[in-house]
Amino acid sequence: MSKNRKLLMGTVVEAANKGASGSILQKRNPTIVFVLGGPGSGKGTQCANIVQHYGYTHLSAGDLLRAEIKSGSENGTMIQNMIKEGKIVPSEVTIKLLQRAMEESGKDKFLIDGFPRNEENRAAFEKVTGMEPSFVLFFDCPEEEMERRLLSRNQGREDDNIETIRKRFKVFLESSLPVISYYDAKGKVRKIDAARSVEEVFATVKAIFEPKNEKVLLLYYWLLLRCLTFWY
Ligand SMILES: Nc1ncnc2c1ncn2[C@@H]1O[C@H](COP(=O)(O)OP(=O)(O)O)[C@@H](O)[C@H]1O
Ligand SMILES: Nc1ccn([C@@H]2O[C@H](COP(=O)(O)OP(=O)(O)O)[C@@H](O)[C@H]2O)c(=O)n1
Ligand SMILES: [Mg+2]
Repeated sequence: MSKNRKLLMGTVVEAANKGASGSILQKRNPTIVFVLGGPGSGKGTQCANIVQHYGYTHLSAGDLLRAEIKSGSENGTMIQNMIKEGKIVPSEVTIKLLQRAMEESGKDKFLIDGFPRNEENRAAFEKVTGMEPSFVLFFDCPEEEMERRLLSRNQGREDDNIETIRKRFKVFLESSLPVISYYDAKGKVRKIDAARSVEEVFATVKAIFEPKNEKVLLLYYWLLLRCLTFWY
């Protein structure tokens, strides 16, 4: 058994022994939306818009990992090296950060951005927390466009250089796309053409978050029609 696998199993057993460390969260029965897409597809940008309009709490796995490096944690160097290489950090590290952030927020509607990035992330999250996403937003964008955006992101990120970007694209194709296919087979993926302006992309996102409004409007018209046919 690999070291990562052992760590992961340890977390699962630990969680089960404690009666699942995610139990406080489970009691709150939170709504979870996974936000996926290649590097530079616009996940963070659109999450910020969703937070403003729909009151979700945004948790970016990448931001949590970068904060962990800055905090001087014992895992800091390992995380920094993985990010520089565009590799995916072992699930137990990322899941602990996500769980802690969800619990500390006291909120119950989460956008989980950049997670799960591989099958290990996905399976471990479901096992450890016992939670599944309501749906998955998938920002679909061609590599050339994502590359352009990443090279002009200017956030001083160590992984926004052409060498690491190429590695991240490979990891996305080989490890992250299968996760999207997994949720697609369950009918949970909402695929969005992300190669348009921020405003155009958000218009599509809005339609996904507001389908109830359309249903209410249809019900309203139906009731109006019934009243009219009754009166005349
Ligand atoms: N629809 C868009 N069109 C052009 N640039 C965008 C668009 N969405 C995001 N960007 C820019 O591209 C870069 C990457 O966006 P970001 O939201 O950080 O993507 P991700 O979180 O998927 O890596 C940022 O500089 C952002 O301002
Ligand atoms: N679930 C995750 C998310 C990010 N990461 C690491 O963090 C890096 C940056 O992730 P990010 O989500 O901030 O990157 P973007 O897709 O937003 O550009 C990834 O390339 C991985 O090295 C990870 O290991 N596991
Ligand atoms: Mg991001």
